[in-house]
Amino acid sequence: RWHSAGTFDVETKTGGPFGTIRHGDELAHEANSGLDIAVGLLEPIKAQFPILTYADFYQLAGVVAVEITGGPEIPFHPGRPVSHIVCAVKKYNYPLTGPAHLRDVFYRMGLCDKDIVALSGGHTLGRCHKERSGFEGPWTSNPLIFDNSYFRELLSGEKQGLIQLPTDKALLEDPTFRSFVHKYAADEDVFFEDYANAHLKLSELGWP
Ligand code: HEM
Repeated sequence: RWHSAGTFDVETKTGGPFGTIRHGDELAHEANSGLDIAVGLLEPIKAQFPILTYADFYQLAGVVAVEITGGPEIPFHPGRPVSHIVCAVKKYNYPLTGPAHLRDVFYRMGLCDKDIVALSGGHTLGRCHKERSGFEGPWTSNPLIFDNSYFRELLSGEKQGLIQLPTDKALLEDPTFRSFVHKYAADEDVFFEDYANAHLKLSELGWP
């Protein structure tokens, strides 16, 4: 997930993905429900690599997750400063809804329409859990494989057993967003390239 990076504010240059997720307040935020499981699973691996800071380690985990599930290679640069300031979680204003709200949140982070659609394709992995978000089910029928099936499913309409969140559907409501959805559904290489660029940007927000 992207919530720590999502605290970055392009105007004030505050926030960013600096390893703060393991702190109680941020972990306890309802938007991060369930992430305590991931933080716990990563702890013994972190212990083997004391040279890495938490800030770098969590980003590396994201890069590795995308790669081992079949997605693109994403460049990784270590050296993030670790922040102990759990700042802007409150800014999330969940749940996100239509195209305007999506732009609101992602433009604030300095990202663009292409980034919004490409990053939404991250929902090719994983699923929703009723007890965490209130939603239930995966976006695709192969939720452990990183491919462009998220976009193909989005275009083929709602299906029994698969989920589409309001923000996923919002990508079809806006003509600019929708053109990227079509492009990514038709060409996985283009999706991988744009996803890797957008993920790299997201993972280095607020880091000069
Ligand atoms: C566009 C705004 C976004 C919204 C509103 C959103 C919302 C959600 C929700 C409600 C869940 C389900 C949580 C649960 O019930 O366990 C979820 C899961 C997930 N999100 Fe997003 N998300 C957004 C963007 C992203 C981005 C940018 C990425 C990464 C590039 C991402 C990656 C994931 C992944 C991998 C999961 C699955 C987690 C699991 O399997 O436990 N999401 N998201």
